[in-house]
Amino acid sequence: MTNKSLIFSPVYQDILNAIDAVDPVAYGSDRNFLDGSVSRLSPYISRGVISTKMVMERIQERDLPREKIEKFIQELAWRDYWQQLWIAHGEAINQDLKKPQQPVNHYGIPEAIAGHRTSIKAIDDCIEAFYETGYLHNHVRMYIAGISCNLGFAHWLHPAQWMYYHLLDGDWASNALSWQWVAGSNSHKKYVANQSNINKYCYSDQKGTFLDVPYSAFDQWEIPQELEKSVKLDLRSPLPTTEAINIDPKQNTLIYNYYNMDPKWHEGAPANRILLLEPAIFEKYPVGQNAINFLLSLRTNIPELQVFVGSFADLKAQAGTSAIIYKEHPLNTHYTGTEEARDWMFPVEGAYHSFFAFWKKCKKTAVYHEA
Ligand SMILES: Cc1cc2nc3c(=O)[nH]c(=O)nc-3n(C[C@H](O)[C@H](O)[C@H](O)COP(=O)(O)OP(=O)(O)OC[C@H]3O[C@@H](n4cnc5c(N)ncnc54)[C@H](O)[C@@H]3O)c2cc1C
Repeated sequence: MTNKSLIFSPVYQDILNAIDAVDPVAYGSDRNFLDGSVSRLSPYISRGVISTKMVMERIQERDLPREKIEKFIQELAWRDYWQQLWIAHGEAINQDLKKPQQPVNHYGIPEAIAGHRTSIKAIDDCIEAFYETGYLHNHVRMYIAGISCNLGFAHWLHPAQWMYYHLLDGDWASNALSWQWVAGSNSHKKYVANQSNINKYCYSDQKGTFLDVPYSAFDQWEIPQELEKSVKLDLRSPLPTTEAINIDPKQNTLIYNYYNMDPKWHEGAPANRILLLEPAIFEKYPVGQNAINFLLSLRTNIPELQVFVGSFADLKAQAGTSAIIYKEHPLNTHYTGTEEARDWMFPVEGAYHSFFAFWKKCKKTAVYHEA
């Protein structure tokens, strides 16, 4: 059931085709199953190649009944919701946001998770495939986070960093805040699933595992032997070597980065186009080789994009009198120049206390009603 041959084409037309291939109606009922109608668009959205708004509008153009596509639109809105929280809270999302996670026994990751040896076959297979594809189904992300934090009593941060490192769609807001949501530091209730739930959604039929218990067993839980060992991983970003860049001071300098690889941004305008990879950012939020390779593959859509590995200050010094333009993002707050807005699905800003409070507000906007 796992798909090790999953690959993500960097070609823009293939990405548009992938949006058109989404079945948002089937998604409403089968998305939680491992083979459900999930879109696999997240690597492109996370890297800023396409926006949630663009996906929503393209899906809406099909004139399907609004209530039948609502689930898909709502899931897209989760990403905007988490991003708004990141903007509002900044680095505070790197700590327990609403209340302390409890109990916490260690600050590593269960070795069995990282080594795909939990003894839960469906999960182990998915983690093994994940190392190759850089993609995990949402339900499996939840299972992994629940096992790590709520049954292995790991603090959420290091396992979240591990997942972010290997994901092609790493988005620190969706990642950190979803881990916190599962671990109960950003939600009312911790998320746990037992073996029969995993069997149902992953089409396995395993019995006799440490998860083969009724839900009531989770109330008085002791760490099972399989999850006892914890490791701290040395996560380092294999950044490429920097290129000697050419900047024409008479033209603007457009900054692309890990969260902005948008080929339509100022498309066709004369400009210096620089993919800025700042070691300090990647030290704080490390990503692995697959994620870097995927990022670099997306250069194919942006002609004459030059790669600069260094700090923003160093780039600015090289840019001289060229005017710098960049897109707004919580990791760009130290940039200077002209900041341009990102695309959002709805004109709803700020830190709502729950997704559903945010979503209620989105549904009241003219954008939702005109669609
Ligand atoms: C522990 C955990 C960690 C996660 N880490 C990340 C991450 O680093 N990067 C990331 O992009 N998503 C993350 N997610 C959210 C979600 O799992 C992925 O966005 C989704 O699985 C991507 O696959 P897809 O494109 O096939 O999604 P689909 O189910 O097809 O959904 C369509 C789009 O809606 C958005 N979306 C759907 N579900 C969510 C959600 N729960 N939260 C936010 N946006 C959502 C995504 O943009 C996604 O591409 C995480 C979820 C969990 C539980």
